[in-house]
Amino acid sequence: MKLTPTAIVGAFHVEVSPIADHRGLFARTFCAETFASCGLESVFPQCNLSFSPHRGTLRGLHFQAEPHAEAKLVRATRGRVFEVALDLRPHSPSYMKWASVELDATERNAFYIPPGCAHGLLTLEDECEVFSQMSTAYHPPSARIARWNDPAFAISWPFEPLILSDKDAECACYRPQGATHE
Ligand SMILES: Cc1cn([C@H]2C[C@H](O)[C@@H](COP(=O)(O)OP(=O)(O)O[C@H]3O[C@H](C)C(=O)[C@H](O)[C@H]3O)O2)c(=O)[nH]c1=O
Repeated sequence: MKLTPTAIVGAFHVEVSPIADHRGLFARTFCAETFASCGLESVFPQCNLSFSPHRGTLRGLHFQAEPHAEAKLVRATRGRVFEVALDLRPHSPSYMKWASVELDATERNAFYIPPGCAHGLLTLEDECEVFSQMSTAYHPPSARIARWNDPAFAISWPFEPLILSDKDAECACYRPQGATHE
């Protein structure tokens, strides 16, 4: 595996090192020791998948508030998706910045997103499936949404989403900590 830092502190592009032979290939996708030695969460008690039949489906940006903030290791198991991590940690050097990775099932790459960051995806083709390993169990009262087109973040999506949930479309824009409320 190869872990490459991104513009978000603590978020990494994870690439596999496939071992090919006459049968096909074998690749390690996760190693707790490697992750722990790099300061990444290494225990994932919950895994999820999402399937989106249509190109242009946007999911996110979602995160859980403390003390249920979760790290995610996300990969496309079918298709290609544009994945975004958004740093919402007020004390982080990359606070309110975003980073993207294109996850491709044929590349078998992944995106590690640390706790305190929101996560979203836009499918780049039909029939996309995304598999996520979560470091914290789902806790609905702690579920939060950051708006995909919030001008405060200015995320450069490859194109306008065609399909998204009402809750993702209608969520309020973010107010940075300490911001005055007009
Ligand atoms: C996350 C989660 C959700 N749910 C239920 C809640 C809803 O009734 C339904 C769909 O949830 P949601 O609309 O949050 O699913 P997506 O919009 O695909 O969001 C997912 O993908 C984006 C990119 C994310 O970052 C989250 O990891 C994840 O929420 O599954 C559960 O039952 N368990 C869970 O762990």
